[in-house]
Amino acid sequence: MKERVIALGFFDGVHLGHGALLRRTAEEAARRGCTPAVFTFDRPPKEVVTGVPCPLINSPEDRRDLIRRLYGIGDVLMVPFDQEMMTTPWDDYIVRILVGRYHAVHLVAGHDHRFGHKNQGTPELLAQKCAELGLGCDIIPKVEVAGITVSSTYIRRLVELGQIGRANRFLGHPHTLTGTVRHGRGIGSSRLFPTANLIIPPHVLVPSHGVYATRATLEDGSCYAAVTNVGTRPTVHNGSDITVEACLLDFQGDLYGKTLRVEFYEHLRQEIRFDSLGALRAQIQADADATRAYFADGIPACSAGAL
Ligand SMILES: Cc1cc2nc3c(=O)[nH]c(=O)nc-3n(C[C@H](O)[C@H](O)[C@H](O)COP(=O)(O)O)c2cc1C
Ligand SMILES: Nc1ncnc2c1ncn2[C@@H]1O[C@H](COP(=O)(O)OP(=O)(O)OP(=O)(O)O)[C@@H](O)[C@H]1O
Repeated sequence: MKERVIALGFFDGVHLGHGALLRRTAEEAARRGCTPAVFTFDRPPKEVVTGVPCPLINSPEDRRDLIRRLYGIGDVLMVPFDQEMMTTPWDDYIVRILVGRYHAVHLVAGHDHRFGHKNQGTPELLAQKCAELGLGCDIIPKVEVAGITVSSTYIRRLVELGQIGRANRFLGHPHTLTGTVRHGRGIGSSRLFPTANLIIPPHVLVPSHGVYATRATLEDGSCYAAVTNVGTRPTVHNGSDITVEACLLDFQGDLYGKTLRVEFYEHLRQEIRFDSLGALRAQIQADADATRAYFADGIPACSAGAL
């Protein structure tokens, strides 16, 4: 039987507060010689309960991948948050699901973690129940940056505002968007610069419209500095559909149909409408130069391994 130390929560963004739980989980699992794990849901419980859509910082795939890459926890139990889960009483959730089904021997949660039907489970009840059942338990105190509690809600707002540098300080890593490269309309490659257009995963927040210094990682794990536009491309397009297009610097090759990870480092400027393609082209060249200057000391090392 695979015994687990399990961290509890949704973990959107995999921010520095989450990091405190995940580090503790990995440490306790190593001490006990069992598996570190995360128990989370495929969609945000708040959205299912209230019916109000909550676009997320990360797709489920990126959330899973960040937990593994940054904190070394590969066992991410991502279960459907359905009617049955929603109405499971808090103690049943611990006894029947976490212990019975997933063999928890130690649970790790944050200072404000709520769980179970009607959010009736609290950190205090969790600690009490664990003591009763002979399980280990850690309640992690809140993590703050510059006096502000780190939370997914706060970081979502920063991403929406395009305040990527600040969002990254709370995340502890660059904001990440991974998608598949689709065909654009070919204007870029024929008359401007070749760009990789990402299919934006459903339900994910894109940063506010503008141009960003980014790092692009290809399926084979190789990394490039890239200048990325998020927006509606008002110079060449009248519609409102949003694209995320990355122009990889010093890269030549075909990326169509491939997976591409784009990490956002800095907001460079707003997206605007130019009077001519020539003016847009000159500006994109300047954006590429600004991106090279941003990464003048070298692009941060890629984490080992393919996507
Ligand atoms: C770094 C960069 C900056 C861009 N900035 C703008 C902009 O400010 N205004 C705009 O209308 N389009 C902007 N674009 C989008 C171009 O219009 C777009 O790449 C071009 O229309 C190609 O589209 P296609 O791939 O659909 O052919 C930018 C693209 C890149 C890569
Ligand atoms: N700043 C923090 N310090 C310590 N623990 C945290 C912090 N933020 C979240 N946690 C804990 O991490 C786990 C996952 O958090 P979760 O994703 O549910 O919350 P969150 O980041 O506060 O999100 P939201 O803003 O959507 O409520 C929970 O156990 C939570 O209590």
